[in-house]
Amino acid sequence: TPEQQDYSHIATPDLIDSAVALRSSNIEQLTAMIAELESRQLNGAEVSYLSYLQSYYLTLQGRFAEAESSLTALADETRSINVAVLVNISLVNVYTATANWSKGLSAANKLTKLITRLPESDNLHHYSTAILAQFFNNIEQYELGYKNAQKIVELDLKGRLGCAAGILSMNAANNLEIPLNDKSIIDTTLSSCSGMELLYLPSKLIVSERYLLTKQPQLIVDLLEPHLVEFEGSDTVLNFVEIHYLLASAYLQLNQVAQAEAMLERLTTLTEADVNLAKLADGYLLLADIRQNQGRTEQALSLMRQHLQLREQYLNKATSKRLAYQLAQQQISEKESEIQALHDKNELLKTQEDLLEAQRTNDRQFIVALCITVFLLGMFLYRSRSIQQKLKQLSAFDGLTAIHNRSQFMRLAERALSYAEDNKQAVSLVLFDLDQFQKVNDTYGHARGDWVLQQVAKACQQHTRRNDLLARTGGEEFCLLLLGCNDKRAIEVTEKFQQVIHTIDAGSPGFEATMTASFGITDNRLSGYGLDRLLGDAGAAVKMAKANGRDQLAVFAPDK
Ligand SMILES: Nc1nc2c(ncn2[C@@H]2O[C@H](COP(=O)(O)OP(=O)(O)OP(=O)(O)O)[C@@H](O)[C@H]2O)c(=O)[nH]1
Repeated sequence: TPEQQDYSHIATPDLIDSAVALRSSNIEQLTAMIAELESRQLNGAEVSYLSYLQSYYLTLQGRFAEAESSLTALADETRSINVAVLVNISLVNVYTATANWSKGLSAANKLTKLITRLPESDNLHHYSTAILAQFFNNIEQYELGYKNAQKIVELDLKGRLGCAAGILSMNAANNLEIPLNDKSIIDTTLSSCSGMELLYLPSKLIVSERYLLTKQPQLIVDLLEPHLVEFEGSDTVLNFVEIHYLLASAYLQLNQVAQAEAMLERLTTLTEADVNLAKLADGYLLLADIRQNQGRTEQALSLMRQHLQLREQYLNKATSKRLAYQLAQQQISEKESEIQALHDKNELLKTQEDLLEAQRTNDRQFIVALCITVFLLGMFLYRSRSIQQKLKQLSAFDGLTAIHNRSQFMRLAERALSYAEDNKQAVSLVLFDLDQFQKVNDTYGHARGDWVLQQVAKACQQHTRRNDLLARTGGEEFCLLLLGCNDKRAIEVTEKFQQVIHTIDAGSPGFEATMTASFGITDNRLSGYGLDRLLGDAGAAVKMAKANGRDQLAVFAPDK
């Protein structure tokens, strides 16, 4: 008894493995193992396995509603892929047992997805595939049944799975009337199923169906007749419909009507069937046909009526399966179109994102371009301003001496004179011209002449004030406008100029050539505030100084 079995020495993982392995074959041991596991301290994954075994146990007891709720809860919470697969296998079986096809399909779909996460070589992977093949065959979706079954057939497995693969594949192929390499697949299936207590007869039944399809009735009789004895006096209905229907059909093909009649009479003791309702209905039809031929019309009619009833039952069941399948397909295709819609939306979002990104890149590029433009513009403005300043400087200053040139002097002097006139300020103007300058050029060269001009400007500038305006107004002619000064200071400054010019030696080393200049002076009292007049009068005074022997100053004398 289970109570006497002692599992206390077995490690929990091993105990779980054994329980899972024997779950369908030994219910007493399973009960004891579950009891042992319930008494132990388990980790998260082990708790998952125990819940699965408890749920499985409920299915064995036919407590499908309880099993379903604990299995669905476990499906949601387990983190073990193996437990999730086992749970969905059980759910597929629970929904098959309760003919809940749409839920069965959704569990089958989950299982299909889950097994892709199992290694291809995993036994659980193969077992799940067989469960799927069986489920799809069961709901008469034989293409899917065949596809799944073929996956395991191709693995060429030995044992239970190899046998199951052959049965499932041939079952689907028979219903699809797919041509098979009959000899090879029949031999393989029969040999892999021989010795399998529960599967040997089903394998023979499925092979017999193949023989019926290929019209080889004697082979059916040879294969199945020895098994008839198992059904004598037995109340089991498992395989009962199939064996009697197949033998009856074979006998009819062999023209052995009496044997066929015997088979069909036994078959029609059944008025319902869980699995093979279609074959049971067809059995009634075959017998009705025989009775009709025997002239037992009333019996034939009654059998026909029963046939139609069973046929209707079968069609109802088949229709509910087909409807469930269509519904599930529709839900899948809805989900797929939802996924497609999401995908499309994603693409759209991605495109928008790309556009935005492009926009952002453009913006960034634009900003960079703008920055560069601003920078270049700044550079340009800065440069052009400095060029302008340089140009202005060029136009304002004498290139050789770096003091104001004539045009700048005229502009500034006009403004200053007008200011002075307005404010009744005194102004004086000194014009001076270097003496015998041509001789410097001629004797010491033009470059020496330039140097002399630069020295004169430099020396004179050192003796001017901030408000004085010194300029080179001609080749060797300079001009000084003194603001707020009377002629007394003008004479003082002129004498200072005379002195510093004397210190400039135009000659080359060893040849002394002291520079001199002739100065003409005037002021606002003599010449007014008009620039032209001031310049003219000062010029006249210069001429006077030159005429008087040079190297001297002359104050403008209006009378002369
Ligand atoms: N080296 C040099 N010579 C210049 C420059 N501008 C004018 N001259 C020269 O200055 C000389 C002026 O000569 P003139 O007008 O005859 O006068 P001067 O020789 O000074 O004689 P007086 O004025 O009568 O004393 C000319 O030979 C011009 O070539 C200049 O920028 N550099």
